[in-house]
Amino acid sequence: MIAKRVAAEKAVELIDNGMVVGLGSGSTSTLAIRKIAEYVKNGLQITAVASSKNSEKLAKELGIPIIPFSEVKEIDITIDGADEVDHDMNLIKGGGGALLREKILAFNSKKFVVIIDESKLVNKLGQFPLPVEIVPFASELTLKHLEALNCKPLIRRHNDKEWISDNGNLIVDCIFNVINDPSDLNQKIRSIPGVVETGLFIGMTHTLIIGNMEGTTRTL
Ligand SMILES: O=C(CO)[C@H](O)[C@H](O)COP(=O)(O)O
Repeated sequence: MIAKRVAAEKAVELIDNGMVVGLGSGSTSTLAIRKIAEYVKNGLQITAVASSKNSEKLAKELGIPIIPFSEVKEIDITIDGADEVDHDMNLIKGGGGALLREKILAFNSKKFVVIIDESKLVNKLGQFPLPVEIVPFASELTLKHLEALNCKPLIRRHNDKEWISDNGNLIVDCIFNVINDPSDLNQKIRSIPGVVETGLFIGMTHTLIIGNMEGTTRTL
């Protein structure tokens, strides 16, 4: 936890007065949200937009001013975690199922800052099952096309039911083991009708902050 915390706190130092801030999702982002709330209590003036209902609820409870997506023109900085990061700072995200909103935030941000502990660094993406958001309609056919890309696709379940995203969709966790060409795979998956978005974030990371167990950080 200390590795995630120091990475989160280092990222929050990049926030200035007047900024529109994108809030990520997951345990590392939660630590960032808690730190942002401390700054807000001490006078930092920002508005924020959240990438999940959970993050929005937490931010509101902690007193961070939240605006809806409809009021967002541009985001100055988004701070978010990741499940895997390769040497080119490409990511697998969506372990928490918030990949679509997270990608919209990242795409619309002047600066996309990724915060991780060093266990998330990998030589090649794919050990972590790739989350893919799909519409529930004709999910069997969409799964068949995902399987044809050499993965084992599993619809995410919770409490014996299909898990539903904040957008009313299903999440499929695709076990690839190794992804040799993340950009090509991203395009192939996105071309399947029924797929809404993938958890592959290619060339989107501006800054990567890596925390370690000694309580120090490295910024790339
Ligand atoms: O993409 C995400 C949620 O959709 C998270 O950022 C990712 O799963 C990392 O989570 P954590 O910080 O808990 O390790």
